[in-house]
Amino acid sequence: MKSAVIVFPGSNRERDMVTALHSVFGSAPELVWHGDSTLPDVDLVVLPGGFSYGDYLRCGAIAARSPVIADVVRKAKAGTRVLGVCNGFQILTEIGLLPGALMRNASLRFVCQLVNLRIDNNESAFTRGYRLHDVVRCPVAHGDGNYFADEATLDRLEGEGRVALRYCDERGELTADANPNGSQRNIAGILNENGNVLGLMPHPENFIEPLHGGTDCRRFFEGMAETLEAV
Ligand SMILES: NC(=O)CC[C@H](N)C(=O)O
Repeated sequence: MKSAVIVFPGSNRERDMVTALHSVFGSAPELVWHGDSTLPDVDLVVLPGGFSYGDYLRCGAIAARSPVIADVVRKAKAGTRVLGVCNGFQILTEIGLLPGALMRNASLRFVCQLVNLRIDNNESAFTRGYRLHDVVRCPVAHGDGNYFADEATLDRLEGEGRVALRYCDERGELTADANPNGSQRNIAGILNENGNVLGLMPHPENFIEPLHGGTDCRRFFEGMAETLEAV
């Protein structure tokens, strides 16, 4: 199973993602510089977290114009799995592969904490390691994670089962207190129409080893490995 992690100027979670993928998949992903015009032939492309281009203009706006993006779009449209974590999610919305936008956190503060996530779709390659409505602890670390889309888009995302993850309390309730950034409808991660592209603000790659404080997120990667090995 082959994977690639794209590195932009200002990415800072690519090593964590490489370590997570290597540890679960058993093979190291290829690191691809954003200036390359083509991606290698892989089953999974990851846009990692960080501060691409220093978050200037808008988070992810400049990275979305990188040379490698044309091939990311081509592969996503052809069905390759694409995962965007945090800044990667912001980049996916800027490209237009996912609808909506990530605005400044409602608190206007950077949040760095553990949150609870409820698995609201466990049929995608990314989430099939869980049962529906499992509650999973996961870290977040962002200044612009406040998911926004118009009401019609939100209704459509929900109607099509494309809200994969929501912020919740320990019991799975979608409370305002459990929402770290003000995201509409407690949305933490969404899928594209075909279910092969996932963007999420939390960082599952940082909660897979006991030394991370918990291993709740390992199942994300195990589920992906099962799906991709079956391809
Ligand atoms: N950890 C990250 O990827 C941060 C994303 C983005 N730079 C923000 O602060 O919102």
